[in-house]
Amino acid sequence: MTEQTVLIIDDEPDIRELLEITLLRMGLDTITAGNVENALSQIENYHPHLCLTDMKLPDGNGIDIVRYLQKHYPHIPVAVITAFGSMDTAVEALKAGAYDFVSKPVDLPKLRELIQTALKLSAGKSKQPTPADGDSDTHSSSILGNSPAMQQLKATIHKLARSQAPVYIHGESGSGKELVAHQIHQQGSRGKAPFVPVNCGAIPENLMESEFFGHKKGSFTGAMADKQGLFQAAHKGTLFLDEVADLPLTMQVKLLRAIQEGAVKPVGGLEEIPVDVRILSATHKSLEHEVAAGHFRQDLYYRLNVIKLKVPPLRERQEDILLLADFFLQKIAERWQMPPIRLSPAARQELGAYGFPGNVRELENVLERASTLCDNNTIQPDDLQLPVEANMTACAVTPLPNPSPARGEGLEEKEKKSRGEVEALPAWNPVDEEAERDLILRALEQTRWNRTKAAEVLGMSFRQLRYRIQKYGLDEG
Ligand SMILES: Nc1ncnc2c1ncn2[C@@H]1O[C@H](COP(=O)(O)OP(=O)(O)OP(=O)(O)O)[C@@H](O)[C@H]1O
Repeated sequence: MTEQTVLIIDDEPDIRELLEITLLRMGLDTITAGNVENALSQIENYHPHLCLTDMKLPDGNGIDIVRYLQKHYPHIPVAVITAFGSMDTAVEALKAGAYDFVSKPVDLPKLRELIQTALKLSAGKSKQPTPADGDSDTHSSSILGNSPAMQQLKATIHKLARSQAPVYIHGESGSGKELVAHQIHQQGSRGKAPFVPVNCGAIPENLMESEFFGHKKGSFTGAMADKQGLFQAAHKGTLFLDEVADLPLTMQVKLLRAIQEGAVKPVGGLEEIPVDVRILSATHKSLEHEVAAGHFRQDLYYRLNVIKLKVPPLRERQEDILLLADFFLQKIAERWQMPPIRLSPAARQELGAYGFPGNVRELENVLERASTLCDNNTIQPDDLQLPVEANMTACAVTPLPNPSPARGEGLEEKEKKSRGEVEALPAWNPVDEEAERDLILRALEQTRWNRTKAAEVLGMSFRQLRYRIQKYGLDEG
C-alpha cells in the first residue's frame, strides 16, 4: 500500500460511509471498524497512518483505542469524534494522548484540515521510535528533573505535544512554565515553525493591538512602516501568552475573536489575514479567581483552558534541586569562561533544604550571585545568602520570608518580583525601538549581563527586561 491509510472507527454505518467518502476524495486509503475489538485487529494488520474514532462504541470507547495506540504505536496519531458539547470527554481523550478532536455534527472542512496536519505529523514520525533513538529523552532533555512530579510532567508534555488543543499552564512564578510551553511546541508537529512567547504584562496597553495583530503604515503617530504582529509571526507555529491574566479586558475581546476566527486584522488595515496558530498560555495567578472577580472574560478562559497543566513548585520536588544547581553552575562557568564552580557539601545541604519561594529562577539567581562571591571556585553556605526564615516549613505556610539585612542590595525587590508581587507595569517609556535596544544593551554590558541589576538600572521590572531581551534577540551571545 503506497497511499496513506486512515482507520475509521464508528459503529454507525452512515457515518463511516460519510467519512470514507470524504477521505477518499482527499486521495487517502481507508479501512474501517465498527467496534474496539475490530479496530485493534485492523491496527495490528494494517498499521494505519492515522486513526479517527468515535467515542461511544458497542464494546468500549474511543479512549480505550487512544490508550492502546499511545502504549503500542505512539507514532500513529489518533483523533476522536465527540458528541456535541461533550468537552469533558474531548479533554479526557486529549489527556490520554489523542491528537485532536472533532465534535458532531462533523464539520467536514475542519476534519480535512485536521487530517492533513495529522498525516504530516505521522509522516515525520513514520518509524516507531526505539530506545536507541532516545526519542523521549532527547525531547525532554532540556527540562531537568527526575523527581516523580517531573517525570509525570514530562510524560504529559509528550502527550500534549501531539494535540493541537490550547493548553493553560499554571504554576508559581519561576517554576518553569515557559520552558514547559516551549517543549510542548518543540515536540509537536509545529516544532520547526516559530515559537513566539509574549509577556502580556509587559506590553503597554495602547500598543497591544498593534503588537498582537500588526499595523499599517500611518495608522497612528509613530507607525512609520507596515509591521507584522505576533500572530503573524507565529503563523504555523505557537503563540505563548505568558502572564495572560494581565491582559486588559478590551484586549481579551479582540484576542478571543482572533482565536475563534483564526484571522487577524492589523490596526489600520481593511482585510483579515488568516493565521494558523496554536495557543498556549500561562500565569502565576489563579485565572479562576480572575474570572470570578470580573477581571478575566469567562469565554476566553474556556477557550484557553481546554487543557490545564500544572507545573509543580520546586519545593514539591526537592530531589531535583541539586541536579538543577549543578546544571546552572556549569552554565555560569561556561558563560563567564571560568573554571568549574563547585558547591561545598555544607552548601549542598543548605540548598537541598531551602524552600525556594521564587522556584527555579530563584535558584538560578542565588547561584549566579554565589558564583560571584565565592573564593577558590567553591561555594560555601555564606555565599548563598539564603534567608534564614524561609525554610521549608515557613515556605509551605507562607512563601514570604522576612528580608534579612545581611542580604545584598535590591534582593528584597528581586524576591518580590520572583513571587509576582511587583506587577510588570510599563513605567518604562521608550522613544523608539532602536534607542530602547541600545539602552538595554548598554545596561547589560555595564552590569556584566546581570539581568536583575540591569533591570534596576533601567528602572523596569525583571520581567519587562526579560521580555525585551528576547524581543531584540539580545540573549543569543
Ligand atoms: N526543569 C528545569 N530544567 C532546567 N531549567 C529550568 C527548569 N525549570 C525552569 N528552568 C529555568 O528557570 C528559569 C525560569 O523558568 P521559566 O521562565 O520557564 O519560569 P516561568 O514559570 O515561566 O516564570 P514566570 O512566571 O516568571 O514567567 C528559566 O531560565 C528556565 O530555563
